[in-house]
Amino acid sequence: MNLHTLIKGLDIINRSKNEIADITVEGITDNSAEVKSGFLFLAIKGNDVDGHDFIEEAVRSGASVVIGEKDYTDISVPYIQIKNSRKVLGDISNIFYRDPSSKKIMIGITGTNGKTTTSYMLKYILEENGIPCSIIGTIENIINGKSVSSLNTTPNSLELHKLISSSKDEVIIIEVSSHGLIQYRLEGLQFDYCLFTNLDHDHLDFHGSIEEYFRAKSLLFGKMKPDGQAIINADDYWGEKLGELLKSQGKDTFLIGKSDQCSLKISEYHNMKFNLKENGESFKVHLPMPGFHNLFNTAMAYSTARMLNVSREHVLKALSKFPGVTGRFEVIEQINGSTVVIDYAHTADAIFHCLKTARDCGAKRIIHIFGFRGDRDASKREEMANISSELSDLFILTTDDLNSVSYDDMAMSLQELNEKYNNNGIVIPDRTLAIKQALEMAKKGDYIVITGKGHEQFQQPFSLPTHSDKDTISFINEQRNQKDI
Ligand SMILES: CC(=O)N[C@H]1[C@@H](OP(=O)(O)OP(=O)(O)OC[C@H]2O[C@@H](n3ccc(=O)[nH]c3=O)[C@H](O)[C@@H]2O)O[C@H](CO)[C@@H](O)[C@@H]1O[C@H](C)C(=O)N[C@@H](C)C(=O)N[C@H](CCC(=O)O)C(=O)O
Ligand SMILES: Nc1ncnc2c1ncn2[C@@H]1O[C@H](COP(=O)(O)OP(=O)(O)OP(=O)(O)O)[C@@H](O)[C@H]1O
Repeated sequence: MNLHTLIKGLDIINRSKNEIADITVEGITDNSAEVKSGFLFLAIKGNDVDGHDFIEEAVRSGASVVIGEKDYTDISVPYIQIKNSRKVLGDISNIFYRDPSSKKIMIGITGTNGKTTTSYMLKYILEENGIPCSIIGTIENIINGKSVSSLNTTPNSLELHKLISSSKDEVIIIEVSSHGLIQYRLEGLQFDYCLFTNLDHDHLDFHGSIEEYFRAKSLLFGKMKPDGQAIINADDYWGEKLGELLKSQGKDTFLIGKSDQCSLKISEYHNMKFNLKENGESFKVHLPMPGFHNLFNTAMAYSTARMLNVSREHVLKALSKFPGVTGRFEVIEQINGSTVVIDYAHTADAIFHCLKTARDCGAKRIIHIFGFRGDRDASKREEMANISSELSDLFILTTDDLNSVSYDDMAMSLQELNEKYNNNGIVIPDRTLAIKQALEMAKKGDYIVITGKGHEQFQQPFSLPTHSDKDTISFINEQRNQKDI
């Protein structure tokens, strides 16, 4: 694509005198390692390193033009200085990939918890009804039926544009993180449906306050197409606020919740069944996954599918067959009659729902294994431990992803936290040994609930030669079987 076309709408601060008229841009990247001949390299000042330090490398690799924020003169190819590289990456990706979101039914789902679950439910309903869907989210990106595991919940704007333009699917479902919104990863995209699940204490190390976290999440709703539709969980405190805000801005806002003001009203939750009231008509829905929280995820997926013209009967039929989501209240029955649950809960609210669900499922005793991520919001740890100590019979504190924190430092933090609870819990820093201990303790009717990692692989090795919570359960069970033989 011609460089002029690409930079036409940009707010340019400065450009080097080199002639740019005839430059054809063969590709775009913000990663010097991916530059090929004729590429445009966009320098981003990142959290870890500064892309401007890689400009020379990019030029050596064949970049024919460079865009960046810094005043940079010592360069042999044209250099264009702009104000905000992350935003410009979205703007030019959108032009380069010819506005791909305008050609798709775009669904963005944001909120602290429930994005992945709602995405998979919705994808399942739509595909059961002949509407192919792409998913871009925490577990994986699925495009044209092919899955590739993902690094981020929301990839950067270049990757997003690439994925959408390569998709032949009619609908694109994107899990939208607050980091993604703040870092302009959604720049250039427009959405037909924007969903808000809930807001809970998380990522406050990054956002500073819950109000700022909310402000970040609400940025998604500024990206709706002119006839776009907001779908909001109004039972959530912040959801209610968002609903009011959007209505005051004249945006088409569909509320879900227990109050009479909601367009889809939820009531009478009992024994895996609940009531929905839509357009004055009430009907029963069988919950496709256990837990009160999944009622909201189900209602969100239900209403979005209905807006895409799938009949009620067909939505309910698909929901009744929904196979669940990896690492979200994933149940593994044990031979001795105890039950293991693997769940991705890593906020206090998610832990509350997960432990409450285990109890509702009939758990006699709950042994809860969990930890905390290194380098991530430490201010939520006490809240998580509070909930666990209230709702479980025994909690075992263990290691989650360490990131840059050392194993010993994390073990010490776990110990300190446990002391606050009069050493009522147990600290077993080795995650695999924590799971082994719980399996040995559990009797018929007990639930072992392991939260935090869900579908993910371990970031660091532990004593047992396993790579995930699920893998660890299988390994221990196999070892036990061999002993029995
Ligand atoms: C702290 C953070 O948010 N970092 C994200 C950010 O990285 P960054 O742009 O600051 O990257 P950087 O490594 O400093 O590099 C700066 C620039 O130099 C370039 N570079 C770098 C090295 C080199 O050799 N050459 C080169 O050109 C890089 O390509 C980049 O353009 O932008 C990248 C692209 O979008 C993200 O992959 C990366 O996510 C990291 C891996 C991460 O862990 N992020 C977490 C906090 C996150 O974003 N989480 C949310 C979900 C949260 C939740 O709800 O649970 C998510 O959406 O995943
Ligand atoms: N609507 C909800 N309200 C509260 N907790 C929920 C809800 N839905 C799911 N959870 C809990 O949060 C965990 C993560 O769910 P899910 O993966 O669907 O959320 P997510 O928003 O995609 O999370 P992440 O941003 O961390 O990827 C679940 O395993 C469950 O414990």
